[in-house]
Amino acid sequence: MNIAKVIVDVPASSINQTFDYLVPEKFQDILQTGMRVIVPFGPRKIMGFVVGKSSESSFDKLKEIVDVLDLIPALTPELLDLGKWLANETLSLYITALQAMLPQVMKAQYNKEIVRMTDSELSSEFENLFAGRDIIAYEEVEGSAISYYQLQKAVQDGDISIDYLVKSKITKKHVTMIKPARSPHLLEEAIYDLSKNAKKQLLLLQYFLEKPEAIAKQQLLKALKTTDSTVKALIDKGLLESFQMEVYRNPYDDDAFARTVALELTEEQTTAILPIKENISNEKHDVFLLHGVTGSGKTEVYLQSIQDVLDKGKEAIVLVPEISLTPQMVKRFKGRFGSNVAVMHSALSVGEKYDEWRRIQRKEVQVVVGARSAIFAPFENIGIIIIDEEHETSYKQEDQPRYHARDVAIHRGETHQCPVILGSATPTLESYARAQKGVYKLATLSKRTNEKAMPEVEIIDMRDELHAGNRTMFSRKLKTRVEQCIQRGEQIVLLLNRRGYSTFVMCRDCGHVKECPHCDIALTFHKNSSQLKCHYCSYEEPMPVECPECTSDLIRYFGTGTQKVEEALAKLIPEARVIRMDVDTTRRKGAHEKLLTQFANKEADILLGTQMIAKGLDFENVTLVGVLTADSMLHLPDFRSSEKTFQLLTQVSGRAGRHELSGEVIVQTYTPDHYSIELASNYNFNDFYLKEMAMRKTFQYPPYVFLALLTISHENKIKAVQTAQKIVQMLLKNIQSDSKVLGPTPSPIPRIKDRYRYQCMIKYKNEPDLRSYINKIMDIFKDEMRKEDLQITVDMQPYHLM
Ligand SMILES: Nc1ncnc2c1ncn2[C@@H]1O[C@H](COP(=O)(O)OP(=O)(O)OP(=O)(O)O)[C@@H](O)[C@H]1O
Ligand SMILES: [Zn+2]
Ligand SMILES: [Zn+2]
Repeated sequence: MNIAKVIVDVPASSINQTFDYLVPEKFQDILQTGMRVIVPFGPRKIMGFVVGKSSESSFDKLKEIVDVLDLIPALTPELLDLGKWLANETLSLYITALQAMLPQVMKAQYNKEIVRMTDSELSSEFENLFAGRDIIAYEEVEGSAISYYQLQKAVQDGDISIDYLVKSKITKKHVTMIKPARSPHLLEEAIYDLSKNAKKQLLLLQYFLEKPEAIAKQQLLKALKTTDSTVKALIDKGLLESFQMEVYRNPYDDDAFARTVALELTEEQTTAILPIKENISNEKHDVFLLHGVTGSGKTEVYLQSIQDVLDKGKEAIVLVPEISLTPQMVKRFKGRFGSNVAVMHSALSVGEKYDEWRRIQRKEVQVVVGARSAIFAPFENIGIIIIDEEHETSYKQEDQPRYHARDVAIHRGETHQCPVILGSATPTLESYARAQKGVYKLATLSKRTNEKAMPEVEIIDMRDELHAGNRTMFSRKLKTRVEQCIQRGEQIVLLLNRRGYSTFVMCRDCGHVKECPHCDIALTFHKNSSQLKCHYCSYEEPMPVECPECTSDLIRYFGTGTQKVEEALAKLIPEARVIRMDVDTTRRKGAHEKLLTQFANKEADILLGTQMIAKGLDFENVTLVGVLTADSMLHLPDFRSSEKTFQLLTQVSGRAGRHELSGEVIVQTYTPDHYSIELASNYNFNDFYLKEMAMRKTFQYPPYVFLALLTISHENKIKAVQTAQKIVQMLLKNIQSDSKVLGPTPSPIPRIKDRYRYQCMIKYKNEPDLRSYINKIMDIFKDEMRKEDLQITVDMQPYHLM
């Protein structure tokens, strides 16, 4: 078995195959399938994954593997298979699918390094540069005293070499540890020999006499209020020694979580959990849809199911949406399972993520709680997979591989023969329809655990406000209620229902709207910096003083972004203390959590924000929820807009009155009769489901059909249109008679980063060969994609139609 089959890291569609490499003698014993290797590829050295081994190859003159990056395989055999399935499902490259399963740091990085080739003394500039090291990053030369010529000469003289290295960006964190180097009686002897002035040294030695275990130096210095030099003196005397220890960066202090125990389940919970427990004990795979109103105790059902899985010695994966992965959420899992839980969250640093991943890989934890990509956790003995808030669109990845975590979960659930639980107060139509057909097993929690009623929802028709002369964005009712709430010392959540919405700039004289010169989208006004920015390509320019079209100075920013609401609120209810939560205020790491903590500590009366405040938050003092513009999402060009509106209104209403105090919800809208608003206000999921299903049937949208979205983009508009037309023609020749191809039409954002974008949509019921037609089409345009920078992207079951 001295031939390795390697998938190389070359993201070109022509290279979706394995290459054979010779395994050199020295690696033959250690090399296993699933390891990352460095291989020569053309003139370069690149990273690849070993996906198989063999004793023969149909090629001769094989090149050798240069290096092996892992000592234990980065990917298990199951994940290698999963990658193949994923690549096929999403029409992406195998290498892309494999890379998607690993933490960021393990993706290859191509670096130039300077390597010292000799032991003899180099010129002082070089000695300074190396400073005792043998290999340094190429970048260190920049800014040093060494010129390019000197560098070149040193290479020619053979003193150094410059290597193009594939380096995996792995950064392990080490701490310096201190421990006694002698036995206790020798330490005691040393104490007698100490000079009287060496009080600190005495303290240190006494410490180690009592506690001979190694301790982190920083901790030691702090505990004994001493300095580095004291420790060093004892090391020099050979009494103590220091060594490096690798530590995991654990962003959570596990001891800080008070342990919780299983609650006695309510009747509904007991009924819901029973078939799940049966699945677990019989090692059977079913998909359960846990439809439970907000506050009905879904999480307790998850926790107790997981406990069963752990008792069987198996592992659990729990997915929660990125924005719900708050300290509150982490606490619930760490509180029950302690340090047995790894957390995979995008707000962690690259190193922290890597450490959490390794804790999973080394089986040091049995539970992972994480956002979308945690579905690839390298567990090998999975006993349950849970997807909380299964309706969340963030479970769909928007770059290659464009997968939905739910599909991956079900696939892994089949492989491991374990239950998959999809939980939500507002399941997607797709999932609910499957549950109705019996494909998924439905479990329902219809009541809050504390038997509190869902808060009363009042709909305010904003047209009436206008007629009554109220031109503000707050109805009179909402204003009064907010004021009363503040007077009672209770808190308020205000939702501005607008995804990606922000302030744009318009001329009041001629109506000119300032757009990005590279994308067909309005620029966003950022008040703090007084800049206009494009959220698609990061173009920016200063806010103009006059209109570029008509030179009027009446150019102003418009719209009700959160900043504007905040300003309006300050005028209307000056006593209100407001925390604003939107993309701008939460961009910095940890900002999101900090704002929530401030709100929980009652440092503000009002939490004002976008979508991100609607999910999973549980503040006992919140008694009023206001939705400022319930219908703004209804007008987006998206067949799911009613569904998303219904989900959002239901979720946000669930934030009020969860505890002792009862809650109230005020929903402001210009379309009070719209069924998604009306039915959400009655918490009537069932009627909403029926009504929306009827709409989907009439207009032929999922779950009645499947979708595939092809987006074609090019710098030249004509080229983009023509290619799109050709593709539509080809598709029409191949599809079944009951399938449809719509388009080509310009994408909802017709130009991004100077590229024109056209799309076509395939609606189909049954197209077993669709993936292979699309692959064939991609193959036809392969050369144009490579040479002329034509881009064709495919999104199977798209969520984001832009
Ligand atoms: N069996 C039980 N007995 C008493 N309290 C319970 C029980 N189960 C859950 N709870 C409590 O009820 C509250 C709501 O439960 P939980 O947050 O799990 O609901 P949820 O359905 O996940 O809500 P949401 O969808 O809003 O996140 C929590 O405070 C939880 O501790
Ligand atoms: Zn103008
Ligand atoms: Zn732009």
